[in-house]
Amino acid sequence: MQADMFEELNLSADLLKGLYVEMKFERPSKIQTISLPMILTPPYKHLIAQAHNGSGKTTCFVLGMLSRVDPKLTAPQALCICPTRELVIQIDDLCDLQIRS
Ligand SMILES: Nc1ncnc2c1ncn2[C@@H]1O[C@H](COP(=O)(O)OP(=O)(O)OP(=O)(O)O)[C@@H](O)[C@H]1O
Repeated sequence: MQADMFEELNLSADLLKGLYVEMKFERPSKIQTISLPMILTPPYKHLIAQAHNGSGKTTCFVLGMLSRVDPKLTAPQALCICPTRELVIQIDDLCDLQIRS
């Protein structure tokens, strides 16, 4: 299964708004087209994905995390483990942008 439009992914209205309004994305990149349906559709499985630098991988796992958390709960609900502080900051910035809406 592939998703050529973000609307095909059953994302919440807030996450879609984040993609279109805050991120200004128009459609999924190639790695997103292939991996997002696997990440977002039950039964959830472990996934290892590989693609070029800057191809949109971070958005894949950030959307996976954000789509599974309840924004009304204030307790930690997802854990993202990164090898460097710079990567943590980059991913945190993307999460901030994505949830701004
Ligand atoms: N669907 C999309 N449409 C337009 N721009 C996008 C899309 N997905 C990601 N981008 C943009 O492309 C750039 C690279 O995205 P991202 O950081 O997710 O890639 P990456 O594969 O994780 O990169 P790296 O390998 O360097 O960590 C960012 O500026 C991001 O906002």
